[in-house]
Amino acid sequence: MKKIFINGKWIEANSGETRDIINPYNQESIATAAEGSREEAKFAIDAARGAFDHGEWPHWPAHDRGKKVHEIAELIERDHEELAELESLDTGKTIIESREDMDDIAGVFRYFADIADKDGGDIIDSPIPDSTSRAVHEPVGVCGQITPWNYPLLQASWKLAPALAAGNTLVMKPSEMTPLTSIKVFELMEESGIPMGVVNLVLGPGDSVGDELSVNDKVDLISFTGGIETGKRIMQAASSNVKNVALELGGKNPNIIFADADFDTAVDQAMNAVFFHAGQICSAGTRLIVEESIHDDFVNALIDRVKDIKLGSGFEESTQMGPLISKEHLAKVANYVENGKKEGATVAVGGQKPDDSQLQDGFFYLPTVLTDCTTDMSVVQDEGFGPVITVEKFSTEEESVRLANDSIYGLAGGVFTNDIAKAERCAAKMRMGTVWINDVNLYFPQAPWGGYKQSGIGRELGKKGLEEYQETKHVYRNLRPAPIDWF
Ligand SMILES: NC(=O)c1ccc[n+]([C@@H]2O[C@H](COP(=O)([O-])OP(=O)(O)OC[C@H]3O[C@@H](n4cnc5c(N)ncnc54)[C@H](O)[C@@H]3O)[C@@H](O)[C@H]2O)c1
Ligand SMILES: C[N+](C)(C)CC=O
Repeated sequence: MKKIFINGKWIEANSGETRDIINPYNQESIATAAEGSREEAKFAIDAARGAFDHGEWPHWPAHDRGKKVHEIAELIERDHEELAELESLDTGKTIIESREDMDDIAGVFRYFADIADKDGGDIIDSPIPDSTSRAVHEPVGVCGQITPWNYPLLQASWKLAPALAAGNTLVMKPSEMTPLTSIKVFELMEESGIPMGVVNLVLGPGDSVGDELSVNDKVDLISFTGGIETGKRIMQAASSNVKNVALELGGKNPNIIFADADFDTAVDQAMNAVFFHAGQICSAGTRLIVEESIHDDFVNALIDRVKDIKLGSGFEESTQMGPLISKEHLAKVANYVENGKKEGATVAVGGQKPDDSQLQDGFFYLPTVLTDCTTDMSVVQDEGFGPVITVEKFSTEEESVRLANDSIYGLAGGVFTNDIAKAERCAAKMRMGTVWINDVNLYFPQAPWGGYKQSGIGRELGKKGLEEYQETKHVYRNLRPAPIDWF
């Protein structure tokens, strides 16, 4: 039984409730996890509050906190293969992708460990004679952290590492569907000897455990990664005590392909953009915007290659794309495509579940290309979060950017061209947190990540990712105190 971690102890849910964790490749149960509730969430928040208000952790020198975060990275590196296997079992993603995720995760812990003590604040040139003035960083306090199922441990690492480096205490709630790697990393943090109550893990549903983290007055910051509707609910709940709110939400990410782009590279990257992890990526390039003069050739080349994508178990070397996460999500993706068809989109390839008898136990959907798409269609505007790409046409540079920006989202986008001035002009006008030029889906710890518009609030990774977990305090000192005789 996988348990909940509160104040240094592993416990079951008081209600005795449990949840089966399902492998999306074959629907087999891979673990049983304690199903926490508001009760465990409150208990964990109290533990984190106590560790922040009365514990030593927030007062450790930043250098020592950095060393502890490095130790956690070392343990993750030691158990890299076990973590990668757990992630693939839980999510269905290929083991190669999971191994890359684990490299990235260790790198994130190392990055925040390294920068923990690199910014001691600012000396301010005070305008008042005989005074000093400085701005210092302090931890925000108790952090609630809620993560999604698509990159379970990667998204957790973007929250855990900076929160710890900055001296906060925390309660994390992973997705109820994919908690296994988060549980393992909490075991590793325990092994690292992190003080009791600093890190707490509550398993369970969003509308009870997640809501408690968002609404509870003892929490100072809620950091959420997930869907836009949940993000809106969390923002409302967080208003109860005017918490700090950090939201990493969805995306409907355009990829602009100009006729002068390297054709084969652009076709290849258009596929990587959307079919990696079966399109279950916030920044998946699900919206292809292709210059009219190459549109037909581009679509034909794409279809030829998409037909050959190999679906299967993430543990088989030949597999290129795994299943979707759940039966409900499969139905949602199928329904999204059906809506597109009703609106006039043409299924150029895919558009259904695979016939292959080997794949019938898993939640598979064929890689799908929808052509004849226009900006007003729901398939072009909504985040499908599956292996489905829509194709639109443009004829001028100005039109390409206008189409790309015609969205409530603003997470990421790509532009493919060999004219670098044109690429930079487009990048400057694209209203997104990340723009890739001649590439897709790249992220690394040094660069900030987050969304414009309804894709979120705040930034993870980079220096900004640490600042999200810091308060700034101005300390002013009068060097010649004396009565001012005002009253
Ligand atoms: N911007 C990013 O960096 C980023 C990264 C990964 C995923 N995402 C987004 O995540 C979404 C997919 O993840 P998902 O389906 O797990 O999202 P989701 O919003 O359904 O769930 C995310 C988490 O929120 C919890 N939750 C659900 N209801 C809640 C509530 N009322 N209060 C508090 N917590 C609640 C869930 O239990 C889960 O842990 C996509 O929209 C994707 O784009 C964004
Ligand atoms: C942020 N990223 C790209 C790692 C995963 C999004 O779902």
